[in-house]
Amino acid sequence: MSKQDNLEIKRVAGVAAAAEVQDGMVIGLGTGSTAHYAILRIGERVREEGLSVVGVPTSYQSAMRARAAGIRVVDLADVDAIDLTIDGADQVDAAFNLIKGGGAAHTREKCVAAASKRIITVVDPSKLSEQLNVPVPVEVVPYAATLIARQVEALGGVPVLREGVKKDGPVITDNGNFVFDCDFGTIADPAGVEAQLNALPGVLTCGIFTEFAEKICVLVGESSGCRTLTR
Ligand SMILES: O=C[C@H](O)[C@H](O)[C@H](O)COP(=O)(O)O
Repeated sequence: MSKQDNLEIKRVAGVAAAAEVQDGMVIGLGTGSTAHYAILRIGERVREEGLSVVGVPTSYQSAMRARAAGIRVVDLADVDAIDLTIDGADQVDAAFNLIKGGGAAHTREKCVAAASKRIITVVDPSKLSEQLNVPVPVEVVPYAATLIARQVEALGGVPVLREGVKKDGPVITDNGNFVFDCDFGTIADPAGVEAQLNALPGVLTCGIFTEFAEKICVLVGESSGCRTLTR
């Protein structure tokens, strides 16, 4: 599939998710190339339909894109709850466990997911997998990075420090930390690996999301339209 076709599929999913937004809602705004299309479409609806919503961004990227789209943005601290979050994923398994953090935004995304009543996960079909098997992003405090790399290896993972693009050295997250992409092969027990990683001193958050399956609906963009997966 060409890059252009893949972007079109992501657009289909993002636009379909934006159609679920209703007047008065507090909306969690995800990070990445698929959530981007939902943000653009919500902005259009604000301008064209006079839709009144506030957005809670999950990153500097989504905050900047939301403001540019004309969506009013507030902090997580300013809301009691989030009605609906629209966010992407790097992988979704059959039980709706997710791997997130390809854009290093998974810590804020997990906070926003935890505060959300409903989550729409927008993906292209390449993200669907029976079991999780792509490397797990783990955000770590720089002070503890070397120690954590050894501990990830002891858990059976292969950690690779994420390097910047157009920036020498490690990626620095929106929270000022490093990210290891940790390859565990096929993950038979996502909740167990998530708990083990999150328990390491100096780990802020790992990109395995297992606790939100009950409130997730997955929208899969396809060239023929959009497919909805529910559990
Ligand atoms: O950190 C980034 C996020 O978790 C993204 O939602 C995830 O990487 C998917 O991004 P995309 O829709 O660009 O594939």
